[in-house]
Amino acid sequence: MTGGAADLDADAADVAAPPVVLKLGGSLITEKGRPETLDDAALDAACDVVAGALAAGDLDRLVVVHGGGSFGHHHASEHGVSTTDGTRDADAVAAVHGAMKRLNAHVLERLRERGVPVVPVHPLSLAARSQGADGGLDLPLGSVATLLGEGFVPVLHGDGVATARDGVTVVSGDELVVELAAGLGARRVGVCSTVPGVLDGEGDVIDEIDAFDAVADALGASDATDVSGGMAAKVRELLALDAPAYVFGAEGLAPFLRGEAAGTRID
Ligand SMILES: Nc1ncnc2c1ncn2[C@@H]1O[C@H](COP(=O)(O)OP(=O)(O)OP(=O)(O)O)[C@@H](O)[C@H]1O
Ligand SMILES: C=C(C)CCOP(=O)(O)O
Repeated sequence: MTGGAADLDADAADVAAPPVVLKLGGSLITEKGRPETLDDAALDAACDVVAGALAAGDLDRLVVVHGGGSFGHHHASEHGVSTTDGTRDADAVAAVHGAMKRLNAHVLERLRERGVPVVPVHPLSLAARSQGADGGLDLPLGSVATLLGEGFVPVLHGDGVATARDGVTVVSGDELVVELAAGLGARRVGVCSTVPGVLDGEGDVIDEIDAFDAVADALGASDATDVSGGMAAKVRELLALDAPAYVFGAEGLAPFLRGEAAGTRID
């Protein structure tokens, strides 16, 4: 018996080999411009690659996170909720969380039918911003670490999150990726989106980013409805990590899961 939640986090993370953390971007798996519409072909293709990599033994522990795409962002935007603007309207929370659970159910179903032992982990039920919207994210990791240790693939998603003094704000999949990677001591982190990597001013993929200022001018928000900051927020979050992170498009997913470089390396 250990002494509390912090001990459980540490113990569970210690017994597990370092996992790979993969985000499937909402831009990739949904049609971001059309409310609650999947990109069936892209989601199937990504699930094929994930299932193939696990079956081939390319990686043994994997945590999947997916973004909001046309499910979460659409509802969050309609209700004026973002990573910094909260709501105390339970209907708004239900709309955002409900949409994300519907998207999560699609992702789970498609991975499970390919033999991937996925289990959902819903951040709204687990996480908090106890210091307010401009504070950090508290994400207890005992459940994810224990699921990993038992051979499951936990699947988290961008969601609403309880926020001191602000009601409920949005937690992005990118923030979750960072917390998971740091807390679980991830081996590598992959963010799979619709772009082949982080692009420079000429539209070419930047091979490596090690400082935000060097690329700030090229980094924009998302080109679709997005309440969590698009590419600029993604790069900022990933730079804070110890583990190497890669941003890539669908074509980079298989190489990334094989342990190779893909897209832009953020270190
Ligand atoms: N310099 C840049 N390089 C690459 N993409 C950029 C850049 N600046 C802005 N973007 C935009 O960032 C988008 C990717 O971020 P976005 O948050 O939309 O992706 P996602 O993580 O797949 O989606 P979601 O947030 O729904 O999970 C690209 O589609 C592009 O429009
Ligand atoms: C809008 C919601 C609820 C999720 C945002 O997650 P993201 O798409 O990873 O930024």
